[in-house]
Amino acid sequence: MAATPKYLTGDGAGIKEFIDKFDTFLFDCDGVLWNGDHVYEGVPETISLLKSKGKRVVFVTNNSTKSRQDYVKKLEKLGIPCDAEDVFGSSYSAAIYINRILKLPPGKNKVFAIGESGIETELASEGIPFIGGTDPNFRRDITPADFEGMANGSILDPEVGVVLCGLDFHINYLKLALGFHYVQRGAIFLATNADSTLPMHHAFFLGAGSIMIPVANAVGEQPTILGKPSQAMMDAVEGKFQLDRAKTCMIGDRLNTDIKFGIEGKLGGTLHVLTGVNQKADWDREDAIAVPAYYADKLSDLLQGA
Ligand SMILES: O=C(O)[C@H](O)[C@H](O)COP(=O)(O)O
Ligand SMILES: [Mg+2]
Repeated sequence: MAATPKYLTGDGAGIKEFIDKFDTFLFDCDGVLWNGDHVYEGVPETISLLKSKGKRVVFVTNNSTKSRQDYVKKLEKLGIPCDAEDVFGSSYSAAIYINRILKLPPGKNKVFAIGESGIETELASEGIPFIGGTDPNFRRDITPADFEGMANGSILDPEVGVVLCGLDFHINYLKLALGFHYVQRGAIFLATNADSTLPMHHAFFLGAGSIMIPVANAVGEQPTILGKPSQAMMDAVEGKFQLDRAKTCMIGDRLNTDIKFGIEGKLGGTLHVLTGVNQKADWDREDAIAVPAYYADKLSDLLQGA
């Protein structure tokens, strides 16, 4: 049984001790910093407090819809200045994996992407050719010619060697059918992340993990996940930021991604904030998927450690 998480809210001394324990904080974004475009109160001040104490702050998000550059713009707009170098998203993680780990053979190195512009930008940043994504040719009803062309392979691009599925706000039968046919013909099945829901507008919506299910169900296999809690992502983050894992803390709102990511990555600590997907009852149970080392009502409670 994991140790009982330490509750930080209201305990100024405990918060100061918590902050002093680490030199790097990996921040999840959705549900920790903000809900959609609504930044939680006190978050910008909390990030600047940590930076004023010489702490390194890295944003590690499973949201595949935005590139690192998109995140810099969103963070700055919400009062959290940062560089693209400080952001590590699931689309970037997938692009690194495809380009530097998979090493696809020439002629089979194209990606069929189900997702938004973030996936396209990050694949392009690693020089990976792709089709799909936000291409309007795929945002339409399937036609009889499409069925015929998939069945006989005539409309399938022979260079596609990977199907990469992320969060796609324009999902449809045509894209799912193409993903299924590419995987059936041997393409490697990858997903940016498997989050079941996306916190937005103070409610929950379908997450990337709920978009890829039709393809996974049809092909009868689960994709390799490249976002949290994947340790391929942790290894890439460690390599890029030269982390001292013992002095690194993961701060997140979702147990099966953020907290699991930190625990399996053997980080020095994990902090669960209750503003996003999971609540205390989700880890205060025998069969909890992950139990954090610390928890707080909201991120800005760390301001008590100033
Ligand atoms: O469905 C998704 O892709 C996720 O809910 C989402 O975007 C998670 O982002 P994070 O909490 O990792 O910033
Ligand atoms: Mg989150």
